Amino acid sequence: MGRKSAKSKEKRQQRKEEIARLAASQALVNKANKQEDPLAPFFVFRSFEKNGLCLTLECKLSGSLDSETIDWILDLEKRNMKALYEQCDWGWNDKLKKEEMTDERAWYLIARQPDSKPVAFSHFRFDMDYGDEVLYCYELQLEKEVRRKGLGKFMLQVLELIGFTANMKKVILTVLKHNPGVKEFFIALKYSIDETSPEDNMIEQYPYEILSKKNKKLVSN
Ligand SMILES: CC(=O)SCCNC(=O)CCNC(=O)[C@H](O)C(C)(C)COP(=O)(O)OP(=O)(O)OC[C@H]1O[C@@H](n2cnc3c(N)ncnc32)[C@H](O)[C@@H]1OP(=O)(O)O
Repeated sequence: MGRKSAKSKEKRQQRKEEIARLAASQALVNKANKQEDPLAPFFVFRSFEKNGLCLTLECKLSGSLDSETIDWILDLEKRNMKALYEQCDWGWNDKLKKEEMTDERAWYLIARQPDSKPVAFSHFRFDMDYGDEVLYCYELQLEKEVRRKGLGKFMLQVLELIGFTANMKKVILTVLKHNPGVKEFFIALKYSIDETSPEDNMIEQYPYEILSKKNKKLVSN
């Protein structure tokens, strides 16, 4: 009897601690989402001048983007990803994709030319993922003519800066296994398979993998 009640006391205490941990994580996510402009403190990261590109970066919530920019984002996403989605059981659905990408929690990092024409974007969110506070990079999409010039690497590093400054535990993302060169890109940038990535087995094979990079400041947590 005595032992049993000591055990249940310990369990109650553990539950209490887990609830407190989740509340603290959620508070960090809420705080990150309340920012006006997560890129504001990083003035030098607002421009990218390299390999013939001269671009300005901005960071905004989906609700602050004009309709022309939203249309371009949806169009680039479709041009880059539709065929790949259709090659696996994800399929492509215009309406659902638009809903996801215009969700009020969707943040955008956008790179524009001096004439204001957008050439690259990342859709990301500060969110809870399996109980952890994360910066989830939903998309990193570049126009063909600006690829392999270091812009993707730069934008991902900006996302890391934004995420880790907001004390997110990791930057995490999903890649389709049949998207050529993309896993190589993330591996080159020191991403690795996340512990939540599903493993293929006899019954189920997954067309995607989850990759992540941990916040070094918090690795011991
Ligand atoms: C979470 C997601 O969004 S997954 C979907 C990713 N997006 C897409 O598939 C859309 C189409 N592709 C793109 O938009 C871009 O090609 C990206 C985002 C994948 C990469 O951005 P880029 O600017 O082209 O890459 P960047 O020039 O920064 O490359 C950095 C390094 O990554 C590696 N790398 C990049 N692309 C490739 C590739 N296709 N094959 C092999 N390695 C690559 C290289 O090591 C490269 O360094 P190097 O050029 O000095 O050799």
